Amino acid sequence: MMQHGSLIRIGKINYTNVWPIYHHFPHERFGTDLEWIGQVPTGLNRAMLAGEVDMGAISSFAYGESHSRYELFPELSVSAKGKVNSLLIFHKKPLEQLDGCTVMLPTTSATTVNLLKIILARFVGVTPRYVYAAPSLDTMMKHADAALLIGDDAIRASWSETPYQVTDMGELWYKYTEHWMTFAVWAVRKETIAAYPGLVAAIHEAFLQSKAAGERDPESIIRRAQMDIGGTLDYWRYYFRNLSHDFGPEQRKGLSLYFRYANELGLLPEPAPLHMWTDNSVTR
Ligand SMILES: C=C(O[C@@H]1C=C(C(=O)O)C=C[C@H]1O)C(=O)O
Repeated sequence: MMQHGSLIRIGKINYTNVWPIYHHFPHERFGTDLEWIGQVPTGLNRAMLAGEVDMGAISSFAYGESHSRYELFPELSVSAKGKVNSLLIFHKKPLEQLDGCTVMLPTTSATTVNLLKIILARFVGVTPRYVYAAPSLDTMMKHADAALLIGDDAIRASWSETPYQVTDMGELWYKYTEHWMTFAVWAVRKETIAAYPGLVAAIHEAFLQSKAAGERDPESIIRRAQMDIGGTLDYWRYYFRNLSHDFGPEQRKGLSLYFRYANELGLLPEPAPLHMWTDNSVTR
């Protein structure tokens, strides 16, 4: 529910991968104007589409499905060039042998499940049977030859002893395309931009400052991740170092290629263009 007095509801993905952008957000600057809604990516994708959330991080695939409703904040994303460490497929046999096999997909993900479909169809050349399930590795693997996990579920599973082969989805995309991949974008509903142009610009600025503060002082985020999720400080240093939260020309090129492949495979109705938000708050 909208809190009394809040003007804009901002989605926050419930995974550590977004902390470097949210951790140092200057909440005090906005008083009661903002409300924060934490959910897994598919929850936020749905809430943004329904107008229950006004802006924030969503799966880049969800942007691709509904791009005409949104604009994208420049310089904010969850991206990687190669290994991500939190987008992992666990498999009982080599990916090349998954033709006709059951592959479990987590109900939390939109970008990475479609990335897996693209990679297996286009580059590996196999057609498995896909089944969606809650993100629990043991349960998923009872009924399948492979299971995909994302976010903190993937991180926790990667720390446990399993008999499976583990492949990183960011690394696979890089291997076949040599491009960046952007998993989450910062989208704003067009109605929100029209209604509160100045506040939207102030929030964009605040996110950029928060991200810059996180780059200057990554250790407070690293300590917090260790306290909340576990693992070692070195693990989290390595994890955050491999992620990029930029959304410049290189990341956009990689995402556009993903949208093109998704369209060619029939997963998206068109290769979604990237509508970038620019600050017109003075003239709007
Ligand atoms: C890097 C990650 O990127 C994510 C993957 C998403 C998806 O597959 O839809 C959405 C948002 C991000 O949380 C991760 O989950 O670890």
